[in-house]
Amino acid sequence: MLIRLACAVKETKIRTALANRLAEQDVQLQFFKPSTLSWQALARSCADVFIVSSPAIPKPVESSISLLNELPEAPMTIVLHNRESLEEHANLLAAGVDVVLYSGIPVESLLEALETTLESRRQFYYAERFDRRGRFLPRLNDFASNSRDMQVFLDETRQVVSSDATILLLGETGVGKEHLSKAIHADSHRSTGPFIAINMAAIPEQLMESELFGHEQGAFTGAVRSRRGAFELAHGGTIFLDEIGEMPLQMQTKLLRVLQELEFTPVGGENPVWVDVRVIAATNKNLEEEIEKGTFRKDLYYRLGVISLTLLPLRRRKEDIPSLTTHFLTMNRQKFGRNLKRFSPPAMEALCNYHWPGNIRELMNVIERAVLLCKSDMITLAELPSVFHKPKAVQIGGGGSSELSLPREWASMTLPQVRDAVCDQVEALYLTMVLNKTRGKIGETAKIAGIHPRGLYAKMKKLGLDKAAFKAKG
Ligand SMILES: Nc1ncnc2c1ncn2[C@@H]1O[C@H](COP(=O)(O)OP(=O)(O)OP(=O)(O)O)[C@@H](O)[C@H]1O
Repeated sequence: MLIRLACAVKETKIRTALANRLAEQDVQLQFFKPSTLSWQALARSCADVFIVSSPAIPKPVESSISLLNELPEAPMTIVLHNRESLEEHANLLAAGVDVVLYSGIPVESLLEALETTLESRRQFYYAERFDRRGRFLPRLNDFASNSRDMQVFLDETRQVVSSDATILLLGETGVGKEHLSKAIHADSHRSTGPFIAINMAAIPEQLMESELFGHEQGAFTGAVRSRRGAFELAHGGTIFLDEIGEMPLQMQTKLLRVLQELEFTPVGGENPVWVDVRVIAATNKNLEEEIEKGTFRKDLYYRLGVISLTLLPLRRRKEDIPSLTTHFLTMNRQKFGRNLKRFSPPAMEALCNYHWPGNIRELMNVIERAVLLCKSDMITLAELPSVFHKPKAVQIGGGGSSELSLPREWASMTLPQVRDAVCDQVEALYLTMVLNKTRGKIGETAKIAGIHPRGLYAKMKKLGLDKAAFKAKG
């Protein structure tokens, strides 16, 4: 992440020395005029470190300093005072200032003190990242696979991890594109830097530029504070641009420029900001088709796809279903404190034979649901959604065209249970058909089905249908 330094110091000599020293560093410097300083404007600049001359601090000093100390960035404050007074020094420290310096000391000593503060700020961000996320990032070795195709894919991925080249990750919804991009980051030389994920489909078009590149205070109505964008936050690390196919054309043009120059100007800002970021973009859309339709820029496609990797859908790596299933069982066992040990053979067989339109995400949800429903130490077919209840059929009748195939399990079920199971299966088949047609649009599907959208949601939940899986097929 770039460190923001806000400076309201009156001595020109000090300002020039700061600008020269910091030009080559991961620090963004913003100057404020001490003579006309608005303390509120200074506080809203989103800085990590403030350096101010003591006469510029409005009285009472304690409340002005505590305003800065209570900011969400938990900034550090350096105050330069122009009298060598021990009492003033002590008062400023008592007011909550982190470092107090006499402005008459040699500029070099002042810069050294500032360097120490900046370094402790870098450590602060590093520690924060490590505790909150670093330990939980997946690694490429966690992807070990029994599928030959997947092994080839992982070998290809390993070869590109250490380069800084932009990567385009392709694949259906839920195959693990974001999961893989975290592993690429964690295995790369950027692993001590931040991993910032941003989903293009989740951001309204008018806010996208600000989300990506940040804004200065006053840039638009409601921009009362400056705000860092995702590229600035990702400095020194990796930015993951999810659902890049949803990015509006106008933003694609801006992104292309940033990818070429690694430099951008925040909304309402004047000075360009340079960042050192690796970009990984992902989509489940066919971008070549989008280019044909005129909704995706060809030059951006080539720029993003310097390395293009396509993750296999789960149905094409069925060998991995048992190990993934066990992995999610262990995860949920710990999460819910359940003593579940295994799956019954028919349950595992059903999981392996299913076509998994929602891929690993759907598998994860199915296992979580089963763990919650299971009352013994073994998950059986009964805890899986009804789409899995298609066990081997028995033939009834004497052969020929009148033969009827029925699930073997029915022999030990009551009539109401069979009726429910059949209803569920028919409903699942019907809803799958309509959801495919509407590409997962709930309102439209509910209208065709003649039921309330809330009722449709409840049914989809019960039947294990995920609307995202239908969106991907479009
Ligand atoms: N190999 C894996 N091992 C364990 N969990 C995984 C694996 N791959 C994916 N997951 C989990 O599956 C879920 C879906 O993965 P992810 O979000 O990475 O998919 P995606 O391809 O980016 O989906 P979308 O295109 O919908 O954004 C996540 O919760 C992720 O942690």
